[in-house]
Amino acid sequence: MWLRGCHQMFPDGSTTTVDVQLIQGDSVQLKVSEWDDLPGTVLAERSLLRCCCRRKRRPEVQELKLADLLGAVLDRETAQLRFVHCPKKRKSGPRVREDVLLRITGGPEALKEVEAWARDVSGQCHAASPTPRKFHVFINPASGNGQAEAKWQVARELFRSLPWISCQEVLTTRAREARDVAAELSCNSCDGIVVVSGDGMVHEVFNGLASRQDAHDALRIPVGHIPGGSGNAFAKSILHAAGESYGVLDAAFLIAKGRTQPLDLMAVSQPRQPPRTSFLSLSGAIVADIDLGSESLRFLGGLRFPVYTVYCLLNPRPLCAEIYWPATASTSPLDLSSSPPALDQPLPEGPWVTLTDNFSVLWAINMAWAAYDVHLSPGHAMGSGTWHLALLRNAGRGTLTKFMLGLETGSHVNLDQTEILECKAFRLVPARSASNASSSRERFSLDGEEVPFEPIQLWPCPGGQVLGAPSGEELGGVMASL
Ligand SMILES: Nc1ncnc2c1ncn2[C@@H]1O[C@H](COP(=O)(O)OP(=O)(O)OP(=O)(O)O)[C@@H](O)[C@H]1O
Repeated sequence: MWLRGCHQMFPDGSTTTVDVQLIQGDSVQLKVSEWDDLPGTVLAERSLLRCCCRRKRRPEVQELKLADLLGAVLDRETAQLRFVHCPKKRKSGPRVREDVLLRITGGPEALKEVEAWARDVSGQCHAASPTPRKFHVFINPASGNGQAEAKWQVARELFRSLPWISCQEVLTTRAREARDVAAELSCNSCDGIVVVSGDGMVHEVFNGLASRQDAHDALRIPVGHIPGGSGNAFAKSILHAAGESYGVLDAAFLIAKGRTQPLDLMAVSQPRQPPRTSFLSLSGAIVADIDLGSESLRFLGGLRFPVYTVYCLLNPRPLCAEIYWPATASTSPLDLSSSPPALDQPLPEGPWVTLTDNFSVLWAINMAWAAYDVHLSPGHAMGSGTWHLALLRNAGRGTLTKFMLGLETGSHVNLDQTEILECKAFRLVPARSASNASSSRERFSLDGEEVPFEPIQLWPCPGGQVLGAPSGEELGGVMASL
């Protein structure tokens, strides 16, 4: 179907008259009207929208791929049709907002025709026609270097252009507020939760959902992350797996695309502590030291980590501990879907693998990135059913330094001393050091939050959902590259 009477509007105020055509299931074409000598437009196979402009200074063919479009939205009052368009300028570069605006002439009949056409295009930008989606958004003004509100404006502007998305915003005023709200949310009135903060608030949201009587249903609400904190491992892991850059618009774009993926969660037990849920990581030794000890340098933003890392490398304190995890023998009678065993009880019948040693690094992780610049477990997909244990035992300062320096690129996995083990559950029993001097640095960091330096057990529990996922095609690419 051709749409006639469309005028493409440019930022300088000029317009070009174009005809627009949706070629079903494949592409949309914008063609300059009265272009008599055009011998027919040849569309590349993956081209979804082509725009041919007569003006020399405009590109003659402009291609808007479906993968870069979030929809075509008609404003009946102004008779404007907006293509919400966020292309990448370079293949692996960040997305930029470059909407294409058409002014439609003609009466109500023409607008009706355009509206149906736009709905068709929007449907093709997503897996199915977009249905109304209500997001609950938590913005933490105290996270990272205090820029979360400004970052949210970028995402909000994008979501506002898509009439099927509505947002209820909560600017948090205290710690644990997101947890408390998530524990009370009506599951029926919320299609997704968006966190504009760091991983600490994502942890709070999953804990709020998991604490409910109807946790099984509540955890079906997908959770998305716009990086507003300092570490932002969750956002980075989602974006990297989807082939997106690490950025605010990129994260908002992926959320608006509306795809979801499963996430493994762990029930966490410790003596005399209320149950918790972990979505990201557990660390001890130098890593917990850096994560928690660097809190006092929060005013440095992301820089607090490298600065404190240097201090910890000069004064390393290994963790002496025992770790138990189920062997992957297929004959194992162990049923991990049953409730976790009490910590003061022996482990259920195994077989279990046991490791006792001095760990210079002990880091359990549920996804590929442990922070936006820490590629701890390259290729580790969310929802794979396993956590990875990254270990470095009895390492000298040299090896430890190489390990820490390799984390950004993931090259630490190439060190002979690095061990990356897969496990579906584990119990960790730390030994306290006799010296008082080290006790202040005997810490565990669970999803970036301090928990007592006591035995701790992580056991699979009903999983969560992530708002934002690779498209089927990109998922295939990721799987192929593993
Ligand atoms: N208005 C507020 N004032 C003070 N603290 C808040 C407020 N709102 C939320 N918080 C708390 O701020 C803490 C830090 O947030 P969060 O962990 O998300 O950011 P971050 O520490 O900067 O990032 P990351 O965890 O990725 O390093 C959370 O524990 C949260 O409960």
